Amino acid sequence: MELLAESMKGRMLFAIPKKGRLYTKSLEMLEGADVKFTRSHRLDVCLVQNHPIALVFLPASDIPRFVAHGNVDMGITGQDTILESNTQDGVTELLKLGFGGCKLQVQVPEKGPIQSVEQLAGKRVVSSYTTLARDYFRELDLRLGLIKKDEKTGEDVGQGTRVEYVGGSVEAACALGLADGIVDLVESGETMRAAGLHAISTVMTTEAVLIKSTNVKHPDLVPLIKRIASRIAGFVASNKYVICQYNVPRELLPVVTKITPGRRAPTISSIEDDGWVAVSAMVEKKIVANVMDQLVEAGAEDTFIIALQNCRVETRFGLPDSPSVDEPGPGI
Ligand SMILES: Nc1ncnc2c1ncn2[C@@H]1O[C@H](COP(=O)(O)OP(=O)(O)OP(=O)(O)O)[C@@H](O)[C@H]1O
Ligand SMILES: O=P(O)(O)OC[C@H]1O[C@H](OP(=O)(O)OP(=O)(O)O)[C@H](O)[C@@H]1O
Repeated sequence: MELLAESMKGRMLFAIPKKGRLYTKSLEMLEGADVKFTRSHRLDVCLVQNHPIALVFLPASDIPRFVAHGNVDMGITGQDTILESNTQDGVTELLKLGFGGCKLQVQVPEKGPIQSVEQLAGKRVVSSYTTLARDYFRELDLRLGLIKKDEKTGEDVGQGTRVEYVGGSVEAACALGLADGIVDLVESGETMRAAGLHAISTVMTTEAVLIKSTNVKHPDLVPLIKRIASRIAGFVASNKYVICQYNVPRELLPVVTKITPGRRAPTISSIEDDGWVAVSAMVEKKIVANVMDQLVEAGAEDTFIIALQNCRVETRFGLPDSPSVDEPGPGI
């Protein structure tokens, strides 16, 4: 144990979900960022071979607390776990990672008497996300006048919604008579439908994010944190974007560059054909088929798509002048 603590000294600590839905994608991300390591069986800490980093494998829901207190410097987790653990102040969100997307939703039996959150207010709700569920229903209870804030004590008075914790299989709670409604995560909706439930409201949408501690204990680690974040941002962007390249008559440039504005601006190159130019621009993968249709209609020719192996884009480091990868910024 002492030997392990000694070998971790001076290294940047990076928390990775140890299992579950975020685990495999997190490992892919590390590979994309060329973070090399070998994880020994049952050991939750491992040293990175090509950077002064130690990976710490933790439950996704515990990661925000470790990061917020500065026990680890960086981490990957779901946005829901940050709000649920009330650690927003100690955690800086650097980057959305494009996986682990789902919704935290209020659900009730499809064929039951309760069909709106207003009808559910004041009754029994169970969830694994009691902080978020209590905040949601407190606001609703206040709005509906079920509870009031006592001016003198600052305490809530009245009978509000009772939100209780269950650790798993939340969807079974209504059928078992434990609750009138639940607050649970929904991804495909299969679990919800199989339990005869349907969603009547969304508390939040969430996805996996790269986070850093607002209280990084060793300022000399900041450049390494930035470098790793930049590499991961590059990997995320290279999965999200492709390069769209085409030839077009020069006079059509004002039209086609509106279709492919790029991240910063498209690259325009001259070609050995009078009056024609070649254009290349980064385009989001999910809209690229539409973009190609529009380009052809507008008069572009020889359109093709190039996959990105890797790239470097800006990340948000809590600095006012650094856009996130979701905002328009430098790039082609
Ligand atoms: N369908 C889903 N169900 C639950 N979590 C999901 C889903 N899709 C994405 N997520 C994300 O994954 C996180 C949960 O990760 P994980 O499965 O490791 O949770 P855990 O509660 O730590 O593990 P476990 O429930 O197995 O003990 C959620 O907080 C959420 O951000
Ligand atoms: O919309 P879906 O794609 O069906 O996914 C949502 C379900 O997945 C999670 O449960 P998990 O499988 O982690 O099991 P748990 O009940 O033990 O938390 C979540 O709590 C939902 O029940």
